[in-house]
Amino acid sequence: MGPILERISLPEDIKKLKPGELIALARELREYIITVASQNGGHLAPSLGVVELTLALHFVFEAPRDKIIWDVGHQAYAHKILTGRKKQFKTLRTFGGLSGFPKRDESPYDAFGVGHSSTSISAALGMALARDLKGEQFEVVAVIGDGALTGGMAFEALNHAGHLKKKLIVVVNDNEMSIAQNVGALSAYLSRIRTDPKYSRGKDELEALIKKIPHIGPTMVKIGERLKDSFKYLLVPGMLFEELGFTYLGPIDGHNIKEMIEVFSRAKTFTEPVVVHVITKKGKGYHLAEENPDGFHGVGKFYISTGEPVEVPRVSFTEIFGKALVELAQDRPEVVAITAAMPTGTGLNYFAQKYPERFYDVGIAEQHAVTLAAGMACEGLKPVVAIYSTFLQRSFDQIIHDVCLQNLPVVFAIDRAGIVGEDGPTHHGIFDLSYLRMIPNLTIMVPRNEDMLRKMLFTAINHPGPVALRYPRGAAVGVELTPYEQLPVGTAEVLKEGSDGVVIGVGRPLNYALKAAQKLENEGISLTVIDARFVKPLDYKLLEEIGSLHKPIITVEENVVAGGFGSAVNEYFAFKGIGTKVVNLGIADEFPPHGKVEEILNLYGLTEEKLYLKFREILSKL
Ligand SMILES: Cc1ncc(C[n+]2csc(CCOP(=O)(O)OP(=O)(O)O)c2C)c(N)n1
Ligand SMILES: CC(=O)[C@@H](O)[C@H](O)COP(=O)(O)O
Ligand SMILES: [Mg+2]
Repeated sequence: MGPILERISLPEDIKKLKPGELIALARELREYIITVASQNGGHLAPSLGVVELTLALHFVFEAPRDKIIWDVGHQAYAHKILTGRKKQFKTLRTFGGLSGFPKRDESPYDAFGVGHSSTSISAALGMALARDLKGEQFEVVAVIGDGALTGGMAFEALNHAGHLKKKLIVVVNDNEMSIAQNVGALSAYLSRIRTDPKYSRGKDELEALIKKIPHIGPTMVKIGERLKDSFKYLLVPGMLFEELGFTYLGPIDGHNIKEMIEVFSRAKTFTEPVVVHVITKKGKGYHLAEENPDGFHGVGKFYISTGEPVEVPRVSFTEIFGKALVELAQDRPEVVAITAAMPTGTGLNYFAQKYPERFYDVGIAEQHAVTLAAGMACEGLKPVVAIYSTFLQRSFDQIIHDVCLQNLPVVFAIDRAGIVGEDGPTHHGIFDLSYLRMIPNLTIMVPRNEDMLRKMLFTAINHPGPVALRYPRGAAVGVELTPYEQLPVGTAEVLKEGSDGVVIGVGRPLNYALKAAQKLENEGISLTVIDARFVKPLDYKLLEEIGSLHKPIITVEENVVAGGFGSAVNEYFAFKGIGTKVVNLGIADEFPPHGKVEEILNLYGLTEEKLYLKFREILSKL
């Protein structure tokens, strides 16, 4: 840790530093962030890009009295280090250690818990309204990236804030990147402001230029006014924000601490909403990340000298999905693919490469993605919407109202379903079986391995109505891939026969359950193990068969028990008056912490060892 950083614990410590020391501190912060991220993994490029911005914010504002809300919050590593967590930062994203995102219960300096994009301006406006209602005095600053600004919620908040004219500062961190290259008209607008030399002049100079436009007589004055406005619109940067009721300051260099301190100090003097447009470089200060900000957006452990991962990643469910979709779309021109700003994360990068004209990246706009798909399906296309389970929560109503109510043939490819690991409670995909199962017309499949994933994708693409398949983050199981196959909807598969009880489940934990059952077989306890494969519709015939055995039935899933697969089984038995004993195993009614996937699965009894002990306990009680 560098000599200046050694002396720093809290924001007040940086307020005493001279400009040169601040620049040196930025360098030391980068070294520390790179070191820890190389050992723990994390969001390296986003955090490297805002080191100077963070220093300027904490130099000018008085956190925690002033509220700084980080949008997504993946870029808040310097913020955490400078707000009393310098030593703890080494525990970043480890079980029991610091979260990778700001969390209210982790620090008073974390004004708002984040992880999902585009929430910062709404939360900031809420805090500003509370402040004014209570007659208190403090600044509220939302720091939102150009990617997060493509999220509709951000515009809902800008619209409201600009109307209310409350004192509020929105810092737009513009680095031209979402995870991948940023997309959309707004991104193009910001880059015009960023790159066009005429915008480098001060607004007053531009105003003077506009005022020089000669008046051309009273009847033409109106046109002159409109001409002036359109020139102003054209020439003055940030007019979009000014039209929304914000004063626009910028664009300014997001790596120039001195300039940002001046502009933030000026922004503090405004009594109405202000946007400060800051230009940064994602990955700044680590050349491999600067050259490849997408690749270094989120990293596992890596070698600093080469940027190479320490653990070579095995084939993932995502990769299997992405490559299968390319194969299946070969002879199906109606198949199109949609991502909400996560082409690589969802594996749609393969599809985008092969069929660019049938690939759509809508920005961080999951609601729009789903209803866009609905519109496409109305016109005979077969849209595959690939969205992480946790982010699909954003489009719950669109799934119900725009897709399933109209029974439209949309395929939901739900990645990161189940425990995701180090991203923690904001990112675990543990609710989708519950929030989807209640929706009429929707078919839900859960593959236990990558071979079944391919068969389910094939089945989904040929399915006449709305259909979802959900699969976990990370390495696939490692089974052989066999030919595509149309699965009869609502049919389960018996993996192992036994006479003492039945384990029936879905997804990744079934692999551990099968191994646990095989271990118990050697101890004289013989369990049937069934892969339900479908959460909706269930294999009702098979359920009635196992229900009539009057043997213990254990359900297993990587979803909250509440409303999940096990609940569906319970409901069916209750509906049919089958009184057999059912034990539901899954995620308890809580938000699982961050940590390694195995650590969290172990916490909820979903590892092979824990399932073995649980099965033995249940069977021995009989
Ligand atoms: C609702 C939602 N969708 C998707 C994501 C995944 N995600 C995390 S960061 C990010 C890109 C953010 O871009 P930007 O706001 O510009 O921040 P930068 O990484 O460039 O600093 C995305 C899409 C998310 N966190 N939340
Ligand atoms: C911050 C954010 O929401 C994304 O970067 C997310 O962390 C990506 O998750 P994966 O690493 O599973 O793609
Ligand atoms: Mg960005």
